[in-house]
Amino acid sequence: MAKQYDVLFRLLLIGDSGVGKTCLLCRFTDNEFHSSHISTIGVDFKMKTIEVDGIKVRIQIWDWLSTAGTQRGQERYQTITKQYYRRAQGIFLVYDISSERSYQHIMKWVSDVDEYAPEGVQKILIGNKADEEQKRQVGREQGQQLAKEYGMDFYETSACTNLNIKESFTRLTELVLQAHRKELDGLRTRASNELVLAELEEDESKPEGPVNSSKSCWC
Ligand SMILES: Nc1nc2c(ncn2[C@@H]2O[C@H](COP(=O)(O)OP(=O)(O)OP(=O)(O)O)[C@@H](O)[C@H]2O)c(=O)[nH]1
Repeated sequence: MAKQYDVLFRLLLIGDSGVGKTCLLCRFTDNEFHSSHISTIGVDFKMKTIEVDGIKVRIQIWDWLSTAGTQRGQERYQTITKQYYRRAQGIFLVYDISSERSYQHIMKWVSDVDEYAPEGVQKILIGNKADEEQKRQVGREQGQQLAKEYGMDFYETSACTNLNIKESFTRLTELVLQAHRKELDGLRTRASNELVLAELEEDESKPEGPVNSSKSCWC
């Protein structure tokens, strides 16, 4: 039987509640968009396989639980956060271009990444809801400037109009592949094997905490 993928790894979506993380995920994996907002109370992930540079990459993309995001500093938050960030290879830091507050909070999310994510994790800054031009509070240059400060790539996206969704997911995938070039070179010489980065298992159980299965695709 043909190999289904060469590499398996984990990406995370983080950012304030309501910035559109679940919608970005649903748009990328299922090409769906829903206008209602039901907060993700638990943690959920979706899988998608894409091909980059001739490599079949199966990505497991995790959607952050917003309830924990309001409880920084609490023990429960730290426990859940640690489990969530554990073994991530790539992270999307998402704000909403119509919310200055969500943009300001990116620095808090970056400090969480610094504290909890594995060293060498790849990051991309996303300014979502780019279709909401008349409600814009954060200029594109502000996004570019912040990304530059943190040494990240930057995309303005819209889960609603499908702007830059494939591009941003593909770019983060490329960055992760580049960061694991050595292991990948090994993979090419062992053509029949697949590379499972950081011991990630496809059927891995989700972290502790309340899991809201109804939010798997309710953007
Ligand atoms: N106009 C517009 N609305 C969007 C876009 N992405 C998400 N939304 C809307 O923003 C609201 C919140 O989207 P979610 O994807 O649920 O946000 P979230 O970041 O997952 O929120 P939590 O689960 O609370 O963390 C919903 O009403 C979406 O329809 C976008 O690109 N454009």
